[in-house]
Amino acid sequence: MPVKAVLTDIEGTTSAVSFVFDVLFPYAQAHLPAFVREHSKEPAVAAQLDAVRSESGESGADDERVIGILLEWIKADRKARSLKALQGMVWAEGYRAGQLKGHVYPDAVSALRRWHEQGYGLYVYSSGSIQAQKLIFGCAEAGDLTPLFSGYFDTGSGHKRESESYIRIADSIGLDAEQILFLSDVVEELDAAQQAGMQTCGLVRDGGTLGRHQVVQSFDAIDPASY
Ligand SMILES: CSCCC(=O)C(=O)COP(=O)(O)O
Ligand SMILES: [Mg+2]
Repeated sequence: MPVKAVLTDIEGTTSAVSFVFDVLFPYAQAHLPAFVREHSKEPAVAAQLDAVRSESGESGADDERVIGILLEWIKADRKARSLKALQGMVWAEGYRAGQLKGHVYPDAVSALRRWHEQGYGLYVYSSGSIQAQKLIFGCAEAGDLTPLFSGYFDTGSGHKRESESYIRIADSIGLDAEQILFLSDVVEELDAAQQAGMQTCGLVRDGGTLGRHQVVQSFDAIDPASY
């Protein structure tokens, strides 16, 4: 069955790891404490703070302790859904203020535009919250890329290293897994997607290999029609 859709990771795939680690995470580290203090009573924020209390096992933690836990989690690159939701809210303020611009590699921008024109469905799967995904593509250096995408998936669909997540995503897209090409820079994610039946292509921007998956250094070398 031919490929009809492309599902892509963000960090290390469409976008530089350094943008996430050197720009987004430090921004969250700097602005999250004030954001929590200012908005902790708002239901959407309060729900995430409670989720942090529950996930950390510190049910009695006051807001200042929750801030401390969140800062530790940012340093450890913990993929907790509550942290990712709060980071998305903090980054939204940075994008709105023009302090952040989403990095998307030029070759990824061109390929996504070309594939969209060719009729492929384009989807994102990232540990970053769906809000954060829409921001990185919506406020990209190359302009608003969100019209190219038909859907976004975060860890609400399951962890990226578990094959069940990819089965759920294929169901939600409405295609057989084998009709979907998954792009990532992480071998465990490619393994999980392949186990679910998806086609895979690994991005190795600096060269190298990713297990036994086909790898490319740039989106220029990917042709979904060749799968
Ligand atoms: C959606 S941009 C923020 C990136 C982020 O928070 C993250 O955890 C990246 O995870 P990915 O699954 O895209 O490697
Ligand atoms: Mg990645």
